[in-house]
Amino acid sequence: MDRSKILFKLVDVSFYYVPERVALNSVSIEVKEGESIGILGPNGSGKSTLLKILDGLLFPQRGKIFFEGKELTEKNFEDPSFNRYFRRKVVLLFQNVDAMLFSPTVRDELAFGLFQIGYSDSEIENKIMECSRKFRIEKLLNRSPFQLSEGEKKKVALASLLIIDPDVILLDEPTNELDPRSVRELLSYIKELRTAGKTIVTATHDLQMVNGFFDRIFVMNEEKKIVKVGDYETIFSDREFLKEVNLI
Ligand SMILES: Nc1ncnc2c1ncn2[C@@H]1O[C@H](COP(=O)(O)OP(=O)(O)OP(=O)(O)O)[C@@H](O)[C@H]1O
Repeated sequence: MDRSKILFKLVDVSFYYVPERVALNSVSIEVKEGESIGILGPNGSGKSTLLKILDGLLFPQRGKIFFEGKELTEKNFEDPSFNRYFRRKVVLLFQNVDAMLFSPTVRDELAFGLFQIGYSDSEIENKIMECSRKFRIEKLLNRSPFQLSEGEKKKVALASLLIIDPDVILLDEPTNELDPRSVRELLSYIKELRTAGKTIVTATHDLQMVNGFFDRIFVMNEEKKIVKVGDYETIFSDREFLKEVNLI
């Protein structure tokens, strides 16, 4: 891992789902390899939109986004080798995990990414066993993902992303829907990923997550802008600012 390497660079990025109504407003940021970034902001401030842009699912109408120096455009994703490279490296846990689950069983859901990479059947089985133990979803393997509780779905979705061992993990409200023990386990797992040098970008409202989890925090406001970037102490020492941006 090279902590000085810039992974993502956004230059004056704006995004509109509908004309005239900005959803992400002139965002210029960099994310370095191995960083853990928190995105905080009130409802509708553009956090999910920013994550989808980082994941190459939405493309800005204004400004540019680069990943390892290559611009993320629809055209560049048409190149199968770049597409494969990027999708192997960068994953996004959606806020609404229903959008991510599509296989008949949890086992198939976990196998899908490994199968695409080209692992053998026995390697796939071993990885499924290891991963399902880690996420305590062994008992769900033969169930349909659609018949699970919201928290179970979230664990399955996260496990199916992490099983391919990506380098960059984008998380949209990862602790929502989880019970207290699952939250503790998830947070300790995210810490492990961080220690292992993964780059992690997390949008969250969960103030439990905020202290000690992030190298830097990006604060967004109702104008869909990033209005402050800093470490936990810098951001949370300014109570007036936190009230102003509707975070407390
Ligand atoms: N599919 C869509 N079509 C039109 N507008 C959208 C769509 N998705 C989001 N928006 C709008 O874009 C803006 C940013 O939304 P986004 O979901 O990125 O915010 P967020 O900070 O993730 O919110 P939350 O904390 O509620 O999840 C909001 O004004 C929202 O209404």
